[in-house]
Parts: sequence; C-alpha cells; structure tokens
Amino acid sequence: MTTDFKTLPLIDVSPLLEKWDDPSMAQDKGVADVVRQLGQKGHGIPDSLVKEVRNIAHRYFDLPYEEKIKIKLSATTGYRGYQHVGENITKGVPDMHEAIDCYKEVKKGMYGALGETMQGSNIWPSHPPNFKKLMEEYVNLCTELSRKIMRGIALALGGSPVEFEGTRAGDPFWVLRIIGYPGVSPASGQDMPKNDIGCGAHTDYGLLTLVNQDDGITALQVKNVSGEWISAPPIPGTFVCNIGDMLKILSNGLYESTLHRVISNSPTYRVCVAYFYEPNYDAVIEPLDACVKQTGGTTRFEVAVYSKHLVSKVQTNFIY
Ligand SMILES: N=C(N)NCCCC[C@H](N)C(=O)O
Ligand SMILES: O=C(O)CCC(=O)C(=O)O
Ligand SMILES: [Fe+2]
Repeated sequence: MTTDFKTLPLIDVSPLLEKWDDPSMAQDKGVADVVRQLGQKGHGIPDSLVKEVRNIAHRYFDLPYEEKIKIKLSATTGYRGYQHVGENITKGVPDMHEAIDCYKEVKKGMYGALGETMQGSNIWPSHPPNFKKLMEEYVNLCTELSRKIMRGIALALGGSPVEFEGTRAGDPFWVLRIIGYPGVSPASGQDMPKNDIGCGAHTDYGLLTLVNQDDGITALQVKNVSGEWISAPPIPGTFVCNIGDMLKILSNGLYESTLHRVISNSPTYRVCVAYFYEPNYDAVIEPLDACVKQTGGTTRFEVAVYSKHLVSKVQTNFIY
C-alpha cells in the first residue's frame, strides 16, 4: 500500500534468510518480525561484490563510445545490449542515461510466439575483462535473495510461503539494467534548455526490484500517496526495493507498484545496477485468493500474462 511516507522503511531480513525453506517458518518469531516490516538490510550479498559491480560499470561507461557501441541493443539482439544517452524513452521523453540491458536467456522456440521478441542471450563487453563473470555471479545472488524475500512477502500477504513458486515464479525471469547517468556541468548556462530527467516517472514491471546505487548521490525519488516525491538516498549495505506491476496484481492492490524517477543534477557521474525479479516468463498473473479475501472479495485487476506486459514495455521504450 502506498502511504504518506517521508522516508523509506529499512528492514533486516536476516531471520528470514535463516528460515526461508523451513516448513514451519510462519511460526518463527524472527521471520514474523521481518514479515511485519519488509524492506531490507542484512541481505547476505557481500558488500565487496555489490561495490565491485558498480565499479566495473563505471569502468565500462568510461570507455569511448566506439567501444561501448560494439554491443549495441536492438530488436535483433532481443533488446539486449548497450543503449546511448537519450535512446530510452519514458512517457515520450528521452531519459538522460546510458545502459546495458540484460535478460535471462530465451532460447529459440521457447514459449512459442510469446518468446519471439525477447529471444536471445546476453551480449557482454570484452572490456573491462571479467564483466560477464561478475554480473552473472551478481544475478545469481540477487535471484536467490529475491526468492527468499518473496517467501516473506507471501506470508505478509496472508498466503502460504510458496505462493510465488511453481507456475507463478518458480522459474523466475530476471532483468539486469546496468545504468550510467552522466554528471551535469554546473558551468552550463542557466538559459540552456536542460533535461535533468535521468529516468522519467515509471513503475517496474515484475515482482521485486533490488536497486544498487552509487554512494553519495541522491537521485532516485519515490512518489507517496499525497503526490510528493520522496528521496531514496543510497544507504551503504542496503538495496532500495521497488514493488513491480505483477506484484500489485497478485496482491490485488494491497501492494502498490510505486512510481519512481531519477533526477540527475549531480556534477558526478552516477551508476545504478538494478536487478528485477520477475514472474515465470509465461506466467498468467491474477490476484491471489488470500489477497482478494482481504480486499472485499472483488478482483481489482484483469488477468495479465507477464511476458506480454514486458514485451509491450520493451517495444515502446526505445527511439528505434
Ligand atoms: N525493466 C525495467 N523495469 N525497466 C525500467 C525502465 C524504466 C524506463 C522505461 N523507459 C519505462 O518507461 O518503463
Ligand atoms: O537509477 C535508479 O536509481 C533507478 C533506475 C530505475 O528505476 C529503473 O531502471 O527501473
Ligand atoms: Fe524503475
């Protein structure tokens, strides 16, 4: 539920990580505490890796354009690869960021017609060396962590711990966006028309997002129910979590997929590595019975096929 928050809640999920696969986890006091709070800290992904992922992203974005464009994103790469500043569009306005988009592999013929647009495997830069290995390790750890957090969310929603396993998200699709926001020069004249929208207001598409952002720069903002933009500053050792559109539907609106945006007005280049935990690619998503019961017995959302939602977004996100 979106509330009139002024700061973002912070939660230690370590009790959940200990008991995540225990059949009686719902009775555990520590798990119950996490379930009550929800958010994250004590997440178990080594801080060294979290930092190294941002560090290697900086080194890639520092390369000359000719080098970066070797892995150019297009429809033929399954929307995987590099996009230059201004090529991603949100609500018709170009975003002031560059990025590498990565998706879980979709093999030829997988998911029939549903799989065609996103078919492909990731294209990785050859510089800096180790980029692929580091990002794949990071994705694996984020996937494990998200699966555990989703067990906690399932309980928080009044369901069984495994609501998000099986055909809903037992074989979760994932997205990784490695994003760079160029610094803005304070010298650029005040009368210059300047776009400080690093990323326009949007909601994320899937279940849960783990945002790994550079220290020291506040740029991400989340909209509360009163319509105010609340900053989500970087806190070392934590991820900012967004709820995605599919979890809004599953929860029948008990959880909102919160609008957020990135304002780029820092003189310093900012990196963010956003990991998106999504339903099974072909999952048919509808409100959970437990959530419908708690919200007056009426289904508030249409049934959605996750990959159709993803494809509709991806196909309108780029200038090409
Ligand atoms: N895979 C995810 N969630 N990507 C989020 C990107 C948000 C910006 C995009 N242009 C949009 O309008 O959605
Ligand atoms: O840069 C950020 O902090 C967030 C990026 C974001 O919201 C996204 O890529 O979906
Ligand atoms: Fe986002």
